[in-house]
Amino acid sequence: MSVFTTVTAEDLQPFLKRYAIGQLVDLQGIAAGVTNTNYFVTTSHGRYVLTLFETLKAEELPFYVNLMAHLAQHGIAVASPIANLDDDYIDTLNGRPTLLVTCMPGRVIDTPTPVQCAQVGEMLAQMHRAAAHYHGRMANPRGLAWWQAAATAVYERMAPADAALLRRELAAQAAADFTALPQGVVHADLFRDNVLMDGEQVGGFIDFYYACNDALLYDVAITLNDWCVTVDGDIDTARARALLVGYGAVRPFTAAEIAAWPLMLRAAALRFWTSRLLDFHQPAAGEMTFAKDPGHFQRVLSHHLARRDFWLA
Ligand SMILES: Nc1ncnc2c1ncn2[C@@H]1O[C@H](COP(=O)(O)OP(=O)(O)O)[C@@H](O)[C@H]1O
Ligand SMILES: N[C@@H](CCOP(=O)(O)O)C(=O)O
Repeated sequence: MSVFTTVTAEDLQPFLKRYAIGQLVDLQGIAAGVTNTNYFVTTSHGRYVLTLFETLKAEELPFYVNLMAHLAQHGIAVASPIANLDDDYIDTLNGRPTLLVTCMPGRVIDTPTPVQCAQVGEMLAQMHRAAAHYHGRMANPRGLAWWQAAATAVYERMAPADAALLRRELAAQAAADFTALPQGVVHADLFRDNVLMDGEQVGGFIDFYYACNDALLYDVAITLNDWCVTVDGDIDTARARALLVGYGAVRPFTAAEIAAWPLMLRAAALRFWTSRLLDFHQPAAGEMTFAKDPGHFQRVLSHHLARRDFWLA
């Protein structure tokens, strides 16, 4: 359940007077999601999603919110932020910073088809192109230094063989240099639960709160590691090829990216192995989420380490 801060119709009516989106018709809490409070808000003008940020502060939001506005202006399937009458996207309700966005069509899917993977790959490449001239900058908050710190916090709770694998992979990634690859703004968490699919089309990318500047190929690897792997963590070839063909048709991969691909797939798996290990062994105080299985991304990584054929383009 992701309504952490309750909002009533009485709370919302004065808030909506600061916007030009009509009268409140309906208000429904959204059960999905794990970090923020989300409501569907229906007004006489249409349907919107209201987010109350539970951890991010108002001053931390402009990079993400302006990025969403920039991408929406360029025709990317992302929710479009709605400005209030003071021309601000970020407002306040019940003690939380808020954002109102347009409601996107579609739903989260568990088992994508190759056609859907191709559409996600295509939209991801278009998003990378559209973000190329976005002026905001954000260092990756979940980069190598963070993986190393997370690993240090959990090594002693891990089985020795698993800890040894983690140490070896961190050493391999510390020796890697991805800075010469094409860089830009990446979503950095484009899992299935952060994409609404409207049939075979992308209805919308959501949850941009890990977006940052990094190698574009890192985003492709993160996306593929979730959309195109089997339950045992191996790559599903049909889905993976579809996603990569969809992406590469819009932004062809460079020779340097093709060379970096095996290590990048491992980096993307390591990112979520370490964050899930930390959530599992050291859940944050008061956190209301169920820890996701770290073992899944360990298996994804192990499959990548064992693989000999890496097809990118
Ligand atoms: N713009 C939107 N249009 C339609 N549904 C949305 C939109 N934004 C969020 N949702 C719905 O809210 C759910 C939770 O959103 P999400 O951003 O994942 O929350 P959290 O930040 O808590 O993880 C999504 O699974 C989706 O069903
Ligand atoms: N998609 C990730 C979750 C990302 O959020 P985090 O705050 O738990 O790092 C996953 O499935 O692990």
